[in-house]
Amino acid sequence: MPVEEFVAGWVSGALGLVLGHPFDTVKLLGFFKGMSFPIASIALVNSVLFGVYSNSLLALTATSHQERWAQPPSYTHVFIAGCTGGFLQAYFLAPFDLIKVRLQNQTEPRAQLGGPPPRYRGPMHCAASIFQKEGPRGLFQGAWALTLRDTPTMGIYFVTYEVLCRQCTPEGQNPSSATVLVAGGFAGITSWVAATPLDVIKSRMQMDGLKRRAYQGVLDCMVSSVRQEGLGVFFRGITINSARAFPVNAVTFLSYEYLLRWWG
Ligand SMILES: C[N+](C)(C)CCCC[C@H](N)C(=O)O
Repeated sequence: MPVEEFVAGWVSGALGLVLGHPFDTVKLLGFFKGMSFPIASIALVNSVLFGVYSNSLLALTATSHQERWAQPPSYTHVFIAGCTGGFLQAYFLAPFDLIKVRLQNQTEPRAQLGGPPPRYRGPMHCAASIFQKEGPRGLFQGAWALTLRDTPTMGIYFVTYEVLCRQCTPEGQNPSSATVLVAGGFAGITSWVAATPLDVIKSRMQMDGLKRRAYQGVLDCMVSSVRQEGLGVFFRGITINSARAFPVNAVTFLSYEYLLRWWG
């Protein structure tokens, strides 16, 4: 199994993430909180995404990444491979994303002298206390909503990238850096716009039981959120998600493509 894709995904994901983190946190007030942890985790998660995506395409079309611009795979194959990558990475992402959301939502001012200590002192403490209270399953709270969010939208992500690259590149040639940046940026925006409704639900499931009442499941969370806040609830954070998505995914795809070209 070719491994370059895993390594390229690893590095490119980390680079994209550093750029996007302030955007990611601004919607929750607490700027650089929890930065070191996602950098380490994105490496793993992005390598699973790109590695599985590329190896699924290899299985479906029998073309390796070196041959892919000369013999482009069909969009159906790109979509299926993207969904497969999205589905599998969701399980790696779930515990890390849970911890990120829990820490970012911890916006109470730092414990003052004599005041109560914060619930979580950092990512490791957060992971350990969830594990102690609820066991390993606790670390996967919200994982189902995350899987529903990422499986189709990662298909959309790679299809958008491919469509835009092919549109701007003469047949059989490698896309230029500018094309990769723009196509990667728009792939990020399109998939985040599609993912935002389930992103809202996913975060609520991850915070469930901590601040508010327990939901029965994903559907119950959707229905009661809409009842209480109207349909607009599904578009919460869509602007900040899109603003973040462009630079993050432009850099992710550019570094991914360059690393792969560099390795031949
Ligand atoms: C599928 N979904 C839209 C959720 C994410 C697509 C882009 C993933 C990228 N690592 C980022 O953080 O932007």
